[in-house]
Amino acid sequence: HWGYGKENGPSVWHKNYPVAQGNRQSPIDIIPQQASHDSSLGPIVLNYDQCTSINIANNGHSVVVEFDDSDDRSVIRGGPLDNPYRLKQFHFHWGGKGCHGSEHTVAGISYASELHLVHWNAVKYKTFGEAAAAPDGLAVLGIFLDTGDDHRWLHMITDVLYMVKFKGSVTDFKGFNPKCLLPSSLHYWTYLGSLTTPPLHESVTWIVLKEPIIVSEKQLGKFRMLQFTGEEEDQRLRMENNFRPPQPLKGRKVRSSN
Ligand SMILES: NS(=O)(=O)c1ccc(O)c(NC(=O)NCCc2ccccn2)c1
Ligand SMILES: [Zn+2]
Repeated sequence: HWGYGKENGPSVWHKNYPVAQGNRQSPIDIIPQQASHDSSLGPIVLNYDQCTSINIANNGHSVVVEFDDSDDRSVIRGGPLDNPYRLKQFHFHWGGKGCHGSEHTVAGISYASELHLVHWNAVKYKTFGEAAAAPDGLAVLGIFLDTGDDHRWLHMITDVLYMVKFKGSVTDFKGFNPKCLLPSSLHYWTYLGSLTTPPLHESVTWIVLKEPIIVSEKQLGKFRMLQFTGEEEDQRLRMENNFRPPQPLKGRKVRSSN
């Protein structure tokens, strides 16, 4: 099964998922000076006030908070998007002790971690799975995490990580609004890309915020106590460095909001 190790990591994913060598793979290295300012790009709008978080789970690749996406109660719209896209889940990618773990990089610089808020086009597609395989099916909002002081709200997540230490564990996680994880500015870069994990479907309109949020080393360290492996497995693999490195741009244009 795919993972982030030597034998099953990003460098061999193409064997089972040939699209890994496709023309719109993610993540990428974003070079700000080469991004084109597009005045037709409006602001992104996040309507999360009626969002309904359900649970938090360890899926063996990351820690994921799932939302009720049975209606349009929490959506992202505007910016490069032609429709509202429904919030389905968010999850993180991070590094090991002291080394960085973001997926997108900015002029070659990686951040400590990256948060992905995953949305799907329920106007055009009936299910997430169907949308995840369509070229305009998903919109993922990427937010960089940099280290510094404690993030005043991230503790709501890091305080429960011990309950989902092992792959396959899940616990209730109600009443969490991810709006508290946004930076002050919603200025962004946007480009057409893919899922950054298998099946690597080329179905994502990426919206990457320019401003990182600040979290503490201590808070990040709690992500690293998670395990890739299940409780019953005798191998204990610490969940860290669960990021795919930047992929070839293949002539794609990165646009910048103002
Ligand atoms: N890292 S990412 O690009 O934001 C991202 C977003 C949503 C996702 O579903 C995934 N990948 C993921 O969940 N892969 C395993 C399950 C899956 C997802 C989609 C279609 C079929 N199977 C990655
Ligand atoms: Zn992700």
